[in-house]
Amino acid sequence: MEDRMVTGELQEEDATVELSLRPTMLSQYIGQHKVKENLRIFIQAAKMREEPLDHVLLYGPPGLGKTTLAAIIANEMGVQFRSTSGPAIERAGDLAAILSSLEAGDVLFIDEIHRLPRTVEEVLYPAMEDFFLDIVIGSGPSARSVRIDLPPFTLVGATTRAGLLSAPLRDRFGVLSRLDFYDPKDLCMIIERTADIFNTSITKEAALEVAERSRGTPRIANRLLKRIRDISQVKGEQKISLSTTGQALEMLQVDKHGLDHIDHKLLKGMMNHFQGGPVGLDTIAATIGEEPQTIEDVYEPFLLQIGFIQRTPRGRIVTPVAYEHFGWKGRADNEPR
Ligand SMILES: Nc1ncnc2c1ncn2[C@@H]1O[C@H](COP(=O)(O)OP(=O)(O)OP(=O)(O)O)[C@@H](O)[C@H]1O
Ligand SMILES: [Mg+2]
Repeated sequence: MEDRMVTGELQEEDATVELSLRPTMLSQYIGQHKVKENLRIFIQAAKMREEPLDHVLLYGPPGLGKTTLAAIIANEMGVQFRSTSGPAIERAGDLAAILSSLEAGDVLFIDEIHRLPRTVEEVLYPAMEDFFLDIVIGSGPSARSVRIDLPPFTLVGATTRAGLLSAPLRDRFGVLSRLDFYDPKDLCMIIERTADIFNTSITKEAALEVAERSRGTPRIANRLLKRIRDISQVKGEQKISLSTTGQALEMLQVDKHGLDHIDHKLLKGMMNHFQGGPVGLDTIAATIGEEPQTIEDVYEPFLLQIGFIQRTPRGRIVTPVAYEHFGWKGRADNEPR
């Protein structure tokens, strides 16, 4: 898959900047008001009882702040933050090693928790529920099971695919928090905060322009801002202006809705070859030369979210708003205006 300016997924260029951009306390975490409000209460209650926080599952599309929030939970609880990921834990023993090294109250963060191997997952159940491990040592007739007690801890799991989580695992989380796409107002605040950390400033109108093209995703907003700042700096601007922002976004080929050439290829493929559908996923994939899975997981969610594509029992269709966006009259005559 090629690099995209507008993917919510972590790209190589994001990794270094993101560390400096991560808010560390709940009060600095912008947006997601419901999630924050709930967590604030649960955290306060757990602290009053001097107990670890209930296990928390954070789910939602990439780049919305799950990892950031997990670290904030540990900070707010005043405990250590230990971080790993589903695919990194290959065997039950790996998990046992991590769990038995925890201190009372610690937060263990498991990213991409839907990718935990099933055998590992089963070890996690009693650990989450009653803070012990059941480990089988040896094999054959000499095999025996050993019980190891664990310090009480908080598991924070993150996933972009909550639907892939098994029911027994999901049921063991006391707090389920879904992160949603950010509205432009919240994204504006994130952009202004990031500009501040970059030691620069941006006009209100320019920040709003970036916000509207960031697909509701802080990671994309920050990535776009970084590029725009470079161009603004070269031009010798004191403050990032709306006109520079517009030019930069044009250069980066990010349109008014935050769509790029890949989105255009997908939508126009459906409009040109299938009168806007309904058309099946596999057929679309073959037409534009992409994997069906990639279309479904990466390209399509945002287009569904903004209502440019709809799923029907007979396949995907391109909606009138999308036709409007491209300045086409509509599906009927299928002609550019
Ligand atoms: N609420 C927020 N306020 C301020 N900045 C945020 C917020 N949420 C996310 N960010 C910024 O967006 C970046 C991406 O967030 P984060 O890495 O937490 O996303 P994620 O949901 O874990 O993504 P992934 O699914 O790829 O793991 C962070 O570096 C942070 O700077
Ligand atoms: Mg993450």
